[in-house]
Amino acid sequence: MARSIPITAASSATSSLLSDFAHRPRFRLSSEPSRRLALLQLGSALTQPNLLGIKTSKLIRAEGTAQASTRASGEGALEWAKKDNRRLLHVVYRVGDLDKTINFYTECLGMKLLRKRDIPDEKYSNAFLGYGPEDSHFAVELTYNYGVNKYDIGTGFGHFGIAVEDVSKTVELIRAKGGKVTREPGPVKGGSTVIAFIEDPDGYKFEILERGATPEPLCQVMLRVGDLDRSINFYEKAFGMELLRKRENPQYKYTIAMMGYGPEDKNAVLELTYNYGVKEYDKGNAYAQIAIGTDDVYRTAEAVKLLGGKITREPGPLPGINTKITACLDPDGWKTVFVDNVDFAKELE
Ligand SMILES: C[C@@H](O)C(=O)SC[C@H](NC(=O)CC[C@H](N)C(=O)O)C(=O)NCC(=O)O
Repeated sequence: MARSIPITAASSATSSLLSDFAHRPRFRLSSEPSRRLALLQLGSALTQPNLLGIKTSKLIRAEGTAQASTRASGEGALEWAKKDNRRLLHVVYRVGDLDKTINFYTECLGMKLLRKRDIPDEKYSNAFLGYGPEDSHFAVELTYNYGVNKYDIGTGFGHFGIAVEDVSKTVELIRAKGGKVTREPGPVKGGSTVIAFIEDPDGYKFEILERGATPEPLCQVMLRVGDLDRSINFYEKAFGMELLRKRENPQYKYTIAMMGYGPEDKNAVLELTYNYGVKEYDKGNAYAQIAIGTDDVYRTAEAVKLLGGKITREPGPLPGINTKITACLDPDGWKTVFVDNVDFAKELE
């Protein structure tokens, strides 16, 4: 059984520049995720036997028919993936000391501790942090596995992106609080955006990027891939994402592609990086996956299979939490978990 842990004083963000974002009046995301979620809960109630008092056997038969028709129509499944209610929910990774990381993210990065849970049966705990409520904002989900205090980050994981209005001031603040700065503020090589890099206690890199005010400061997850067009095709077709931007940087021998479900200035995105000639990376064992919300994990799994994606976890409820999920791998072996939107909303209650 999962146990929620009450959030204590450790969650109070300092008055840093970053925590200002968390305390500002909340921007409405263009796609209105909270309204979308409410509507979708209504729609998905039809698949929740206990909500409408419909006999489970009838629902199982209906679901079976729906799955059969999805199988019969591959194109339908792909169309559906594009129309599904999707949003990047959180990025999951492992840390060696949960409290140390929570302190760093709240004190240095100005995040809020949103929730914690302990799953003793499975011997792990989670902490969720970010810049706004999880029903409308992207978050980090830290995983602590009992007794494991060190992980290998590998070479494939790149960084998480945090957008701020003043990179220099933010970096000074992080430094003053003992944060490790690995790249000083200045224009990105081959471009004009002011960036800096810092490292968290486990060595995960955060790129601090200069942007105007944004509703989603936690704005990027950067992963390196071996064939950019193959990846773009996969995330567009199997995941229904949009290619938001592609940028070549021949001088520094790389190309990036921003993929996601909405504009980059308002939503977290997946930044795929292709370094010329590099086909493979070591994934280590620290970074885990991105979680994406969906109205139907069963149809999601069907669509991914039709596109040649590898399902690593057949759709169904997660032990100890009961949230329905399905997991799959992209062409480079990066994992994504799709999470049932209604179950996820219940987790937040
Ligand atoms: C604004 C947006 O375009 C960026 O910040 S890109 C950041 C840039 N990325 C890369 O260099 C990717 C290729 C690299 N070889 C890798 O695999 O990480 C970056 O990190 N620049 C560093 C700098 O000092 O400017």
